[in-house]
Parts: sequence; structure tokens; C-alpha cells
Amino acid sequence: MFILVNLKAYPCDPVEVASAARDVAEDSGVRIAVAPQAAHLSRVAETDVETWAQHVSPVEYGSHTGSTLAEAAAEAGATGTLLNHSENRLKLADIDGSMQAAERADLETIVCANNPEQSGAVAALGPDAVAVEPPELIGGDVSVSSADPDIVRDAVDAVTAVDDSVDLFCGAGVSTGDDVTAAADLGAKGILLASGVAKADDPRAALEDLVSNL
Ligand SMILES: O=C[C@H](O)COP(=O)(O)O
Repeated sequence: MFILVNLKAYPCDPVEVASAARDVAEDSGVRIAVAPQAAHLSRVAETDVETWAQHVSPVEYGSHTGSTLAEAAAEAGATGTLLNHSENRLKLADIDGSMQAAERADLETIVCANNPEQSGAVAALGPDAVAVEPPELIGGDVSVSSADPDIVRDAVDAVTAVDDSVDLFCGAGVSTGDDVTAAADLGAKGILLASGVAKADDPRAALEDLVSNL
């Protein structure tokens, strides 16, 4: 399993979470990455944790004020990027443009989707993975793997039918090792999560619990 911890815009210490994630990844052998605010990419990458951007813009070098340039994210230490997160939705053409930007900058890509139908649609663009997240469960206390297991199963089927080299991740409400195991049992190859770590009193303990069954 790949666990990607999205720090969103939560008021956590990105370096503290990144250092804990690096240690838990090293101790457990589980792939764990952290996606901080763009302004924190360098500081997070300096911890040696695998570092992802939360978004890159569908632009090249040029007159694009306020954009997040994929090449700049990569130079800051990112090796992958989320795209089309439920909290930062993109038009289809912009998902495609951001994927091309990520490819130019040699960034891995995980494209988010609300449901199995969208999962299949974005799989056609050829990302490394699709992350299905029911918006109503994001930030909640109930994991998608227990609240709506069919959405994960159906998204795995939808993505596999389009391109079986694209992995399906799931997210929303995932906070424990049992949630991670349940997602794996449904066919998910990775987890996208945020509040379970970023809002935890002890992020290191939260991360240790997440990998405890793997
Ligand atoms: O990017 C992360 C997802 O939106 C899940 O967030 P959550 O773990 O707080 O539910």
C-alpha cells in the first residue's frame, strides 16, 4: 500500500508530520508520502520524506501569475502531484493540461474522482493512479472502506476496465490500520488521507497505527 498524507491547509507543523512519516516509512517499509502546501514543499523535502504537491497548474513557463508551475514544484523537491482534488476541482481539459505539465516535470500523478464513473473517465488520461473519494465522507469520522465499500469495488472495476496499469486509491475518513486493511481488501492499492494525521494530537502515533496491519 501507498499512503499519501495530504496536509491541505491544516494548521499543523509540516516538518513535524514529514519527519514522523519518514521515520514510520523507514521502520515499516510502507511507502508513505506527504503533500504539504506549495510554500512548504522545500522544507518537507529536506526531511527526506517522499514529497508530493497538492496540485500543479496546466501551464508552462510564462505569464501565469498565481499558478503552481510543475517544474517549480519538482525543483522544490516534489516527485508527484495530486490533481483534481475534490476541494480543487478542474475541468477535464485542465486535468489533461496539468497531467502534461506533471509529465514534463517528471512528477507522478494521482487524479482524484468523486465516484466510479469519474474514476473510469480520468483513468483514460493515463495517470499513475486514481483516488476515489466520496465528498460527503471527506474530513469525517467514518472511513469510505466501511461507509461505502461498493464505491471502492466499483471504482477498481471502472479503472481496470479502462487501463489495468492504473492503480485505484481511496480516501475519505481513513484514520486507522483497520480502515487501511479494509481498503486493501476491497482492491485499493493506496490511501489518500488528511485529517486522521494532520489533525491528530500525535501524528506519529496516527501514522504508526495506519501501517500497523501491513
Ligand atoms: O486528501 C485527502 C482526502 O480528501 C481525505 O481527507 P480526510 O482523510 O480528512 O477525510
